[in-house]
Amino acid sequence: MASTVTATSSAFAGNNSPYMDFNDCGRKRRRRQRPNWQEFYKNGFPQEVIVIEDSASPRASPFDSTKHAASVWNGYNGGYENWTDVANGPALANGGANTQEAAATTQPFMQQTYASSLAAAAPARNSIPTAAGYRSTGMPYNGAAAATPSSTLALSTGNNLSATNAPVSSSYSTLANGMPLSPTLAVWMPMTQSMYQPPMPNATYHPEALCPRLRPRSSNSIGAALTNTAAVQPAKRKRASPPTKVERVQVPIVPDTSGLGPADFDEEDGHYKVVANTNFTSRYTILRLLGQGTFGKVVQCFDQVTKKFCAIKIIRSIPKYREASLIELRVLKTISQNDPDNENKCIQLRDYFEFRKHVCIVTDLYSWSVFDFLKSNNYIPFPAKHIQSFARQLFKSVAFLHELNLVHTDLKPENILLVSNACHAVRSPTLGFVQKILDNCDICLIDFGSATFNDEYHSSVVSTRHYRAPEIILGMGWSFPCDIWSIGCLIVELFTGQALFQTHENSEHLAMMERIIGKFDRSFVNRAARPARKMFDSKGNAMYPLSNTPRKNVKYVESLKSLEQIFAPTCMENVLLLDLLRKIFVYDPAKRITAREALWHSYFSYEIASPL
Ligand SMILES: Nc1ncnc2c1ncn2[C@@H]1O[C@H](COP(=O)(O)OP(=O)(O)OP(=O)(O)O)[C@@H](O)[C@H]1O
Repeated sequence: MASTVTATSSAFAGNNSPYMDFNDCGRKRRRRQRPNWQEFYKNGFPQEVIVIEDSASPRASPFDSTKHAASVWNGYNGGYENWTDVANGPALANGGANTQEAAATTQPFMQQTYASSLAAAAPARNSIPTAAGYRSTGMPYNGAAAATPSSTLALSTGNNLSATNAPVSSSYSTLANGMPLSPTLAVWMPMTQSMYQPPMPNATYHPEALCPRLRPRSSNSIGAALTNTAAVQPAKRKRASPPTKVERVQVPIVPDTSGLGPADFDEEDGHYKVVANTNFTSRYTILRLLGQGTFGKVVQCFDQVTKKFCAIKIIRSIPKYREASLIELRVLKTISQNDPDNENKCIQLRDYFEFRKHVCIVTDLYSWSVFDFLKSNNYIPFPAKHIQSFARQLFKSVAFLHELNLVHTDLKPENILLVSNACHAVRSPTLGFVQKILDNCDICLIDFGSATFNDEYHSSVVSTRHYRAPEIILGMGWSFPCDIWSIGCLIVELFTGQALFQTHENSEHLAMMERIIGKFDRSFVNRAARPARKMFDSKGNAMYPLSNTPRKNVKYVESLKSLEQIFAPTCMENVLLLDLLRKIFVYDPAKRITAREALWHSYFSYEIASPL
């Protein structure tokens, strides 16, 4: 296959966003030297995002990428209607085989007994990382314990056994109170000897007492909700029209009558020189710079026609960014055509034109990004209720995108904008310090500059490093599931305040995954591209450290906590979120949960009480 040099905005921005430079707010997550951006604009992309070989055709992808799009599309229609005009065609007719498949994946967890959740809510004896410790403080635990004679309590769907830390034993079939434990449950929970209590027949459990912040939506008990699959099934929706894809966008040129030349309004690197309070065409007035990315600058403007504020992304006047922006426009047009009322919270296209050789994309104006807010809050994690809200909205947006056959590829906190950054300060009752709490958790997904139609050309490397899925690192081809992995990384970041995989190097990244998620499956490693296989030893372990790995990096990797340690089962919301994350952080993309399946997960069927 022909060699090309391609770059993705996402991968570039992942190393260090120029926007952050612009705001003079370097990110904590970056442990390495900051790139020299002047150098970058002159010489091109950092090595990390240079793609040396084209990816295999997406159709040759080793997994059934249609599962994510097609099953969710069917779910979009309620999952009950005949629908043939989708990627999977006949498979979805007559009720939707994929929906059944999705339900089958979700079912085991839904069917778990409340007892197992109760047992899983026993406290972990592992040390808890600072941020997680912060979160778990104040979560009362009333001593429910599992009747397991061993040091491990096994709750697993078998979905991700390769990533777990201990073997399953069929002997763990009862829990406290003699309640049965399904052998096909969802999570692995560390369980120490001292947590063991003999079964107490006929005892009564009050689940709400376990975690007062978790209140069931209805008067049903949590246990009933857990076993009641209907509680989490999506409501039947009216039939939607099939998704339409915009094939071509013609960008109208707005003439420039000012008599100025490019030297007057362009910077050397092709970025537009932003000057506040100047006219930008006869319709818009530039008010201020909102952000700067690889593709261009985003400015806040006033629209003289609608008399509203808006955001305009002014693409750099360099051919490759111009080309890329045409794809972004196609994606944005496809989104607005299929969701004119913006129910799915993806940025809405309002206008587009070319002015002074810059493609300009006009969208609604939003507030800070989730990352900006996190940073302004000294990286204090978001409250559990807000994490749940962000996660739910994100999965909804991404399910919608996948139904449109689109992969976002660059999901990260910087690309999730808040509708409002209004907040109030609260003193944490347990830790004593003051933190900002958002008043409104509504968000909107932005930056479709790297979004890719699943049936079109795929760059080999996509996603910002920290949010990059293993199949991308291993050169196995990628599709919808890579977005799900990114959401997993994002959720953990909201929970701890720190990026999960703080690295800029492939083998280190894989070693981190092994520590946090679990060992790679040998058969999975065997499917990796040949050069990537060299990053593993004969036993299938990531080869790390390398001879030139700095000692401090090795120490950092060794200090990483497992998912189970991060999400200590001190309350029900942690138990449920951990279970969801275990289904997200599945190495094999074909077995990873889909966005629509995630929305059916029990984690989203509870109302978590107000923060703090
Ligand atoms: N509609 C909007 N309202 C408010 N701010 C916005 C809006 N769109 C973008 N921004 C700000 O501008 C920044 C850059 O936007 P965007 O991510 O679309 O540009 P990009 O060049 O594609 O960036 P990247 O290099 O990350 O791909 C965002 O991080 C955000 O802070």
